[in-house]
Amino acid sequence: MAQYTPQELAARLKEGLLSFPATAFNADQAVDEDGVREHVAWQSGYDVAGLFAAGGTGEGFSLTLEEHAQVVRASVESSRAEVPVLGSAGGSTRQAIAQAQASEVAGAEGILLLPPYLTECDQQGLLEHASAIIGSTRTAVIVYNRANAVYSAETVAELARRHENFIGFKDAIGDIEHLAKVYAGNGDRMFYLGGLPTAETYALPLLQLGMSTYSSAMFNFVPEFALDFYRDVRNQDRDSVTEKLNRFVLPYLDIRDRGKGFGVSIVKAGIRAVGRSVGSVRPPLHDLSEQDHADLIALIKEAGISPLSPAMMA
Ligand SMILES: O=C([O-])C(=O)C[C@H](O)[C@@H](O)C(=O)[O-]
Repeated sequence: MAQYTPQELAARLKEGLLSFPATAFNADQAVDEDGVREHVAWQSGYDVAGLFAAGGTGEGFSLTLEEHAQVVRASVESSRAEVPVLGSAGGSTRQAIAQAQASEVAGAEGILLLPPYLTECDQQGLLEHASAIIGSTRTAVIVYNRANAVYSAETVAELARRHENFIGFKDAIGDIEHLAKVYAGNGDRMFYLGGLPTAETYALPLLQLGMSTYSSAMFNFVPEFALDFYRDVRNQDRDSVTEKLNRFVLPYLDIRDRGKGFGVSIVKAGIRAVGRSVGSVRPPLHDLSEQDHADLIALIKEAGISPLSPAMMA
């Protein structure tokens, strides 16, 4: 059962770094539940504000309904008690309701609402879709502004008026005018998080647009670096942010951009690079080439950010 009210959860999530654990798969690409538990336990040992199971980096889009519930439950059960776990919901309205409710039953503190699948939609349809899902759970819901789910400031306001458990807006579009309107129209009624691929890249400028936090995919394999980066952003320490962008984040983007979908594949490669493993990605993604992987290992070493301290590897 959820430990936080939606409002308590929002207050916690907005003031710390967030991350999306990769989902562990076996060699035959079945969900590796022990691997999921081990990875989440390790990740939640750090000072992270919340973890989102079966999200984008967690390849939620490749999981069956049963696997989704299994991953969310295993994540909830293996996270350190202080670190809340949220699930995800996506696809058709009915599928998303099933996933939201399965996440609630599994003990998740809320969900990230992923875009519906394939079709285009306008604000009227999107409002009713999101409203039905938010209304189907007592736990907190954060909408993901991405792909075919672009929520206008008015739609966000209407969802907030209808549902107390609607607490957050995550953006992966990066349209500054749109973000200014959403923030200006909704202010502190909710919190805002950055979710563009490799969110560190945009974190400092987006802070000025009301995004007090972001979801760090690289936290999966260089958690200490990701936390230091977040601290620099919140301190508005431009010099330190720029130094870290140059030392690791920007060269990392060069490797990430060598393949479509590498935003996820490179995270699993990074986890391998620091001596841990959650297996390979599932199709339609594919793993990095040997050369890409070697380049990533070299970059992590050069940047001096491998999380190798024995206490952290325990
Ligand atoms: O589920 C997702 O879309 C994400 O995992 C978002 C990523 O964490 C994104 O913010 C990133 O790559 O840093």
